[in-house]
Amino acid sequence: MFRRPSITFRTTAFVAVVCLALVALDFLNSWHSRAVQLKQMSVATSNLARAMAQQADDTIKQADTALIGIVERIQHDGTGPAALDRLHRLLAMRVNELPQLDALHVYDKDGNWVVNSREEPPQNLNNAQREYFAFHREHAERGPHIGVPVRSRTNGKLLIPVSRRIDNPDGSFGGVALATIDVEFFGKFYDSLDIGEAGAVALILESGTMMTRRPFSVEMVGRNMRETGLFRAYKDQGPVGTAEILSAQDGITRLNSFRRLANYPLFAAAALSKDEILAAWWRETLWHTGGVILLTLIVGFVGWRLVRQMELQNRTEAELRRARDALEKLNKTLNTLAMEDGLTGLANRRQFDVTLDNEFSRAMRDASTLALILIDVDCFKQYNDIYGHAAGDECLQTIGRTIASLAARRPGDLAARYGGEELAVLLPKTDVAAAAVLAEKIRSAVRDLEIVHAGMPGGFVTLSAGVDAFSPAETPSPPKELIQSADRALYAAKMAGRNRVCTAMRSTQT
Ligand SMILES: Nc1nc2c(ncn2[C@@H]2O[C@H](COP(=O)(O)OP(=O)(O)OP(=O)(O)O)[C@@H](O)[C@H]2O)c(=O)[nH]1
Repeated sequence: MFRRPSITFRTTAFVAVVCLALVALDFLNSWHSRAVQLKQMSVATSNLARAMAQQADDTIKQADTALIGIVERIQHDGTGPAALDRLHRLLAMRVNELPQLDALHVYDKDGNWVVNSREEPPQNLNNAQREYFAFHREHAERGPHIGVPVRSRTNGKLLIPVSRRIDNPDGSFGGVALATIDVEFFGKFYDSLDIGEAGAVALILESGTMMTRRPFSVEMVGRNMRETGLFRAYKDQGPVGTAEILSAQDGITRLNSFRRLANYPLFAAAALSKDEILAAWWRETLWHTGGVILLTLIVGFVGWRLVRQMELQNRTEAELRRARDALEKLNKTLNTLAMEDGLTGLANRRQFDVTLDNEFSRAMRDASTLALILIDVDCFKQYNDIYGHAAGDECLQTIGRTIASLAARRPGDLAARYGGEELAVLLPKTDVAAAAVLAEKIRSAVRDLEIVHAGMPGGFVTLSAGVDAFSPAETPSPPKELIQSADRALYAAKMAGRNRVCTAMRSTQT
């Protein structure tokens, strides 16, 4: 059967549930904030990558547009001295207009300088060995080519070459038009981006060559990135994507976003350090987790005190209950003691008096008869004298038990020790004749016990009894009248020779 758990158990469980709920809610809340923070940063890196891709696309597009004009002009005007002079001025003008450009160059089919944007070009310069030159010589496509970064032999700068092929009128290879973009131009833009202390950005050729990056390092420019997690993520996810990557170089985990340039085979990548992204979240989490732990401790402590208080109260209540039960028991005993005769176990005089009054009133109300038998042990003084007081007590106890077994059969009957060796039986709704019959039964039963009494003529203990009964409704008189008349009858029995029952009006002798 299901037993309802105790209040202390339920309170403890409630406090534990509240504490757990507090911690769980805080954990869920923190986890959610962390996810939101990472999502926001993912959007931020994605926007950075978009801005970088746009900037790189625009930068290269402007250089490429200049190249288209140069190629068109050479193919139209040729490379005569006058045409080259005009072209030189145009190149210088373009370089002035476009801050990303280091220079514009034109090379013939053998890689020799034809014209460039500089005022005083270096003589006998041949670029036939450069990667971009070899590319155009071997590929007939007329589109732009973004080459691997090179170091300028003129000014030592790191440059990104953007080039286009120049065709002869017959379609054969006629040379290369080249625009060189200063790597530093990208560096300035990248330095303006807010990527934290451990953030990183990079511009990478789709073939895997690093063009430039922040933090800048000369060794990294031109490096093959094909084996890096970033490049693999780009290859897996396509032109736009996001990936969390642990850097093999510095051991920092970064949230990377990458995006391909709209018009050229490069992609821009922006990355923020995960630790930096989550630094603010950690601070906030530590604060409110500390607060929640403190709150949980307070709730737990208050709950613990409450449970202890309840246990204490329960214990006190149990003790009080025990004390009350003991008191009630004691009270009952005292009541019994107060109403019972200690020697015979019959009702004592007090109870007899109270019962007599009650039964008297009842008999008056019911118009019924109330009978009384007064009993006295014959020559009891002598008995004591002969056998001692203790034997006298024992004799009284035996007589008491005998009377109790014969009288007090009906609920209203009461056998009592009236005083000394005198006993009484109160019998409601009983007339004198019935009472006399019972008295006689008692007398004869005691006689039949054959308690030896050397002082008696018969040799045994005997009783004398006086009986009377009357109806208070018919004969208005106080209860003591009944006692007195029964006593008179008892006296008559004694006078008549003892060991007999007398009624108030007449006496019977056995
Ligand atoms: N052992 C004992 N004796 C008691 C007790 N109460 C009364 N008695 C004795 O009972 C005796 C009563 O004696 P009496 O009143 O002279 O009457 P009796 O000797 O019985 O003579 P009759 O009544 O005339 O037959 C006294 O000696 C009391 O001491 C009791 O509780 N125990």
